[in-house]
Amino acid sequence: MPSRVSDGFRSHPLHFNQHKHLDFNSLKELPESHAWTTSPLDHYPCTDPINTTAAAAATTTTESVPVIDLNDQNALDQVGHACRNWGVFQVSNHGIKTSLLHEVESAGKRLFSLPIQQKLRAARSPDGVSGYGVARISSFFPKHMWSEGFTIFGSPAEQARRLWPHGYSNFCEVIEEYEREMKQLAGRLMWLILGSLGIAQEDVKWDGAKGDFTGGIQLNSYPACPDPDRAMGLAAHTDSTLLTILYQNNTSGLQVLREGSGWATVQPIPGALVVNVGDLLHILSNGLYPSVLHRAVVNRTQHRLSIAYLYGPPANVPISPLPKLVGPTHPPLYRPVTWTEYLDIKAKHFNKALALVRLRGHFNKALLAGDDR
Ligand SMILES: C=C1C[C@]23C[C@H]1CC[C@H]2[C@@]12CCC[C@@](C)(C(=O)O1)[C@H]2[C@@H]3C(=O)O
Ligand SMILES: O=C(O)CCC(=O)C(=O)O
Ligand SMILES: [Fe+2]
Repeated sequence: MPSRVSDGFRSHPLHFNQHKHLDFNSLKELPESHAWTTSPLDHYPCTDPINTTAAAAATTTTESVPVIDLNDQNALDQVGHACRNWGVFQVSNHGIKTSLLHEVESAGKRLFSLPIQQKLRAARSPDGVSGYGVARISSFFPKHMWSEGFTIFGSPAEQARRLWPHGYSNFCEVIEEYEREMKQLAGRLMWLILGSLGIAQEDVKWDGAKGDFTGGIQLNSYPACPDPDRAMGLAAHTDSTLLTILYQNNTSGLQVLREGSGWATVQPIPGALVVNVGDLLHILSNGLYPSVLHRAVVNRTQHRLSIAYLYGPPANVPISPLPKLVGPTHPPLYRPVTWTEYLDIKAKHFNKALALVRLRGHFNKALLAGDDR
């Protein structure tokens, strides 16, 4: 399905200083290009009426994201509670072998420890989705993030061959197994989350679905940073997915915004996975389950690696609030939008994308007028 997801980017290629790829490990000081001065949030494009006000004012909180044992008989209720109040939770007993998690982690480490020139051979093209590069959202910020990424949609073979012309098969095998396992788990989690809203599989018709649900992998690497308080690993964003499953190695860095409280650090738990609601599930749930704003901060001593599985619907299926959640007192809040179309809107308007598919026309025009890129 790579062609489908990348369709969303073709009309809005990412032209970003590729020469700004740094050899992070050789730096003893934070370059000005990567210094987010006083607070990383000063550089947040402040035009989204929903997320930004809260984010800019946010401090930190010690509250912790719910941890749910998928074998617990109350898992369904706990998932509903976590999605409504947080938009994110951690899961244990999810059925993914620890050995596979470790294999993907070491495959990621192997990739990011290659010399920069070799990684750039697999650089993501401006209008493509797969490959090595900075986070797509980088172009919305005046400063660079302290991270590198590698995105894989579909077969990893083409990119892997560029990285390791003679030894790419092990990387491909591990990634492909991870894709298969994650796709299954993501489907299970999606029905669990929808189940917590009283939605059964027969309540959902994916009109005109040609393909299958799909997912991609985003490997994120955050090298140790000489000046972590002035740097930003990955700027605050919501995911343009149905849901995202994140594996983080034993180094903390992921923070989620809890409305009314502030940034909460998601403490790594060995073997657990972080599940967050994405923008498309937010739309399906008619806004009942918020797509959580999150970011990654960096630290002085440890290299951090995270692996996100980005799960989405078949590319051509219009996603709109589920009929069962809409009624006279609950009008639909969003217009139908396909994944491809939504990725395109996100690529152009970043944090205003969700507001732009919201049903209230005049409000959207005002938002567009204040576009900040
Ligand atoms: C299917 C997706 C979801 C994308 C775009 C496309 C491929 C890469 C994903 C990410 C991964 C890193 C954070 C993010 C914000 C980014 O910059 O690239 C994500 C973005 C989104 O969730 O919007
Ligand atoms: O590295 C992390 O913890 C967050 C990664 C993330 O948000 C993403 O890949 O979308
Ligand atoms: Fe994310």
